[in-house]
Formats: sequence, structure tokens, C-alpha cells
Amino acid sequence: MIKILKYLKPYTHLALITVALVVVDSYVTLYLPDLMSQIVDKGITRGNVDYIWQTGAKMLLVSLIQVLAIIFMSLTSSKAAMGVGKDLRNHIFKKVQSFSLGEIDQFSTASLITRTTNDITQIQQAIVMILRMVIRAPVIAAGSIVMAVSKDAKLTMILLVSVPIAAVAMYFIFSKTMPLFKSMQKKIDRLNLVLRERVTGVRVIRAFNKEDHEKERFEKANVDLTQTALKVNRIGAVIFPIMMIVMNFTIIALVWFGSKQIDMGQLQVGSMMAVMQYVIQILFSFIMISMIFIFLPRASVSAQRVIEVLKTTPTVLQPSDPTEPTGKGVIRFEDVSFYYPGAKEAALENISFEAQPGKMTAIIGSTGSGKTTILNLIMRFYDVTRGTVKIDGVDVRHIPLERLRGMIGYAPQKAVIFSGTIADNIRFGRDELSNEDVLRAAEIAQVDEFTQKMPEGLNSPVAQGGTNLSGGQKQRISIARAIAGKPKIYLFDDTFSALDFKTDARVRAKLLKEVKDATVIIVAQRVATVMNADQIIVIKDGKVQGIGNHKQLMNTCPVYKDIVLSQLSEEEAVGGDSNGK
Ligand SMILES: Nc1ncnc2c1ncn2[C@@H]1O[C@H](COP(=O)(O)OP(=O)(O)OP(=O)(O)O)[C@@H](O)[C@H]1O
Repeated sequence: MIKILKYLKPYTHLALITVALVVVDSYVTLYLPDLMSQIVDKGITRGNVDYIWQTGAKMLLVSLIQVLAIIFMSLTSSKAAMGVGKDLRNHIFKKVQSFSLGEIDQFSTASLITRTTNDITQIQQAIVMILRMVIRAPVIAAGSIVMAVSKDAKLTMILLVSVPIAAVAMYFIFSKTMPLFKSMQKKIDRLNLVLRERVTGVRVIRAFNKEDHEKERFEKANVDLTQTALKVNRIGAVIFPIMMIVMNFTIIALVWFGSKQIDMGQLQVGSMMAVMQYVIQILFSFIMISMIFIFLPRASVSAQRVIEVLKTTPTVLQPSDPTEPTGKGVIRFEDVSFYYPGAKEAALENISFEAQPGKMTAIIGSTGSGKTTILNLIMRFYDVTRGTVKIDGVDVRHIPLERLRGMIGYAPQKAVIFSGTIADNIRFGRDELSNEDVLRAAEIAQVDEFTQKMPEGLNSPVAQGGTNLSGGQKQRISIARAIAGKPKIYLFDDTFSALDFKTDARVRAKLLKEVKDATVIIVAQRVATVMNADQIIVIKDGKVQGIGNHKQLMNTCPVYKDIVLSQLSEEEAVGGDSNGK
């Protein structure tokens, strides 16, 4: 938690004002019982009405000051805490942006969301508490002890019994609650994960009649969290009555011993009342401290989780010696091997090939063979474990990330659509693109074929995730986004499989004209999509099985032949032509 407090620095002025107001509030809290004892001892017992009026007015005035201090203290402490929360959310967001897919996998998306929302809310509450209570409670406790001793030291000795009892109770809460809070945040993660899967996978869940199963999964996570929260609250609920019992017995003891002293003429009624109030305040301070012990451990768990994200160094970093590739976009894999973080088996092993500008390179292979992984390494979503990926002779790890990704037009396997219009999705924040670029891309990717039927054309709105579009329509928008920027390199990850054969052929025909000077890598499962490529890379279990054009591979690569014959007849298979482009 202390590490998080450095984020309070920009709000030091608000924190200092809060602390100053806390001091005012604490001073008044300590001063009022003293005034009250004076009213009783000097005013009431002596029948001095003027003194009662004067001191009464003084009490009203300081109370008013206290009320104002408390109001402003709430304002300044909340402002400071909200500011820290806002800054932390910004920092986490920026950090997550810099993460490679490896770090995102490591934390899980659900946990990153909980850390940015729920954990930061806990920290905000803790900061308000630290600013207002952490200083006030000990100040009041210490001040009350001094004041009570100055009124009657003997009577104050009662605290020697009640304070240790209160301290034991506090230790009990601390030792029980800390581990529970840790598991509670994990359970909130779990609940978020189940909820996220439930909402995003709603179609599949319904299609497989798995609603009851999912409900059960959610119930389990929900009940689990509730039970832990109840346990924490139960501990909290026990401690409060314990403190009240301690306090009430202390008051009884005070009245008992106090009245005896008054009887003996050693103490005045007002002083006894003041000591009583100070003792109540001391014990209340202990209750406050125990509340702090309940909340601060929870917040410190949250703070650790937030710091963990902020401290993580992304594995994919900007180069320290940036080099700009100046060629036309030759991609070269030199003996590349890659293991996903934590994986025992290599996803890619000793991959070497070259993809030339003006040529189409296709990658084919069964599911899980490593095709997407090859594209991931070109864009540095992950860095290679061994070997080198080069563009125009420059290791991709030496190319500034924005420059590298700016050279590439990428359409992922699963189209990602954002809320906005279709044109917004194609342009995707790149202000340098003209309207003509967007229109041209829409035309090549056959987006205009379906937007023409929409009343607002390309400016038709799309729902978040593209729920009002078909799979093929989303894929066409994704292709248009990749080509709108006229990059040097195009990476299409099985992008055409969601299109019907006719649209697939039409899009590819137009696309090939458009990208004729660029380096194009197409990952595909369909033989029809790849058989006319200049170069086909056949991949199985992360290893290259053969590289060549369709005809060469039909003669030399049994794995390729198997794939082809599983999809095409013998006659169709022979029809491939490397110049078909
Ligand atoms: N994020 C990840 N973490 C760990 N392993 C992964 C991850 N992504 C993929 N893998 C593993 O790496 C291997 C290659 O996956 P990849 O996605 O490259 O296959 P693919 O050929 O593109 O498959 P498909 O055609 O089904 O998309 C698979 O065995 C997969 O289980």
C-alpha cells in the first residue's frame, strides 16, 4: 500500500489540507469534554449562569468549526483519492497497451479488468481512510489519554485493563481477515471470468442447451465469493459487540470508582464526566483502528495486484538501437523456433523461409500446426525464442514497434469489430487515410456489396463486436481495414474462410491486383485459396514439411498431397497453376 501512496504526490496539497482539517477536528474532539467538565464544575455546581452561557457559546462555536472541518475534509480527501484512482487506471491502461500477448495471457483478461476496476476502488477507499482515520485515531487516542490523566490519573488506570482486551480483539481480526481478503480478490476474478464467458459465449451456450450448466458455474463462483465475504463480515460483526462490551464495562467501572472518589471529595463530577468521555473516545479510536485493520489489508492486497501489473516489464520492448528497414518488404525467417510462455513443446521449430515482394506466399497446415504463430512473430506479438525474423534484412526486434506494425496490413483469423460506423472500422483511427482510400478498400474487400443495401451505406452504425453483421461481412470489413493503408506487407490469417467460395474468389482476384507489388502472406485451410500462390509453405506440428508451388509440392510433399486430395478431386488437384495470379 505504501508503494501506491507515491501516486498521491500530485495531490499533496489536498492531502495536506485534509490532514490540517483532521488536526482541527481532533483538537475540537479533545477540547469539548474539557469545556463540558468546566460547565459542570464551575457553572452548574456553583450556580454561575453567566459562566454556563459563555462556555456553552464557546462549545457551540467549536462544534460549528468541527462540522465545517469534517465537511471540507470529506471533500478534499475524496478528491485526492479519486485523482489517485484516475491516475492508476490510466497507468494500468497504458501498461496493458504495452504488454505482449504473453503478459496478457499471464494475467488473464478477466483479472486485468478486475484490477483496473474493483482493486482500484479498494485503493481509493483506503486512501480516504488513511487521510481521515489513520491520523485521527492515534491522535485522539493519545490526546485523550493525556487529557484523561490530567483530569484524574487514578481513574484513567482503568484503561490498563480495557486496552489490552481491545488490543487482543484487534489482533484476532487482523490475523483472520488478511488471508481471507487475498482469496476474496481472486474469487472476484473468477466471477468476472465466468460472467465474461457467459456473456460472450451466449450463442453457443444456448445452442448446446448449456444454460443450466453455466448458471451452476456462475452460482458456484458467486456463492463461493459470498461465503468468503460473509466470513469476513462475521468476523467484523463479532468484533463490534466485543468492543461495545469492553466499553460499557469500562464505563460502569469508571462510574463505580469515580463516584467513590467524588464521595471522598477527591474528584469533581465534571472531571469524572470528562474522563468518561475521554475513555469512550480512546476506545472508539481502538474501534476505528480495528476498522482500519479490516480495510487496509484488503486494500493492500488490491495494491499488490495493481503494482504487480505496473511492475511487469513487457517482454516485447521497443528497440534500444532502432533501425528502419528501407527495402520493399522482404520477410525472412532464419531458423526460427518459438515456445509460448510456459509451454513445454515448441509451437515452431527451425522454420526458415523467405517471402518476396510482388509474390504471394501461402501457409497451409492442419489446425494447431503453427500458422498463426508465424504471423504473430512477424508482428512481434511475441518474440522468437531462437533464430531471427527479418524484414529487408533488419531483425524485427530492431525496428520501432509502430514502424513495424505500420508496414503491415493484418487481418486476423477472427474479425474484430469496434462500435462506430463501418467506415470508422475501416479507417480505424488513421486520420492520414483519405475518404478515397476507405472507399477503395471497401470496394476491393466487397464491403460495398452489402453496404449499398444499407440506408446509410458505409456510414451505417455497427454494434460493439459487430453483432448486427454476419461473420463474412465482419471478415470483409477486417480485410478492408488491412488494405486501406496500402502497406508494404499483407498478412491474412485464414481471413477468407468465412467467405463463400464466390466472394472469396472475387475478393482475392481484386486484392491480388491491388497488392501486386507487396509481400503477401495468406494463411489458409482451403486448398482453393492457396493453390495459385507463388510459394506455398506446408507446416505440420510446428515444422516445415515442404516449400514450393502447387505442382512441385504435389510431387514432393506427401503432407500437402494429402491435404489437397482431402479437399479436391484428382482432376481439380492437377489444375493448379503457379502463374494463376
Ligand atoms: N497463447 C498461447 N499460449 C500457449 N500455446 C498456444 C497459444 N496460442 C497457440 N498455442 C499453441 O501453439 C500451437 C500453434 O498454434 P497456432 O494458433 O499457431 O495454430 P494454427 O496453425 O494457426 O491453427 P488454426 O488453423 O487452428 O488457427 C498450438 O498447439 C496451440 O495450442
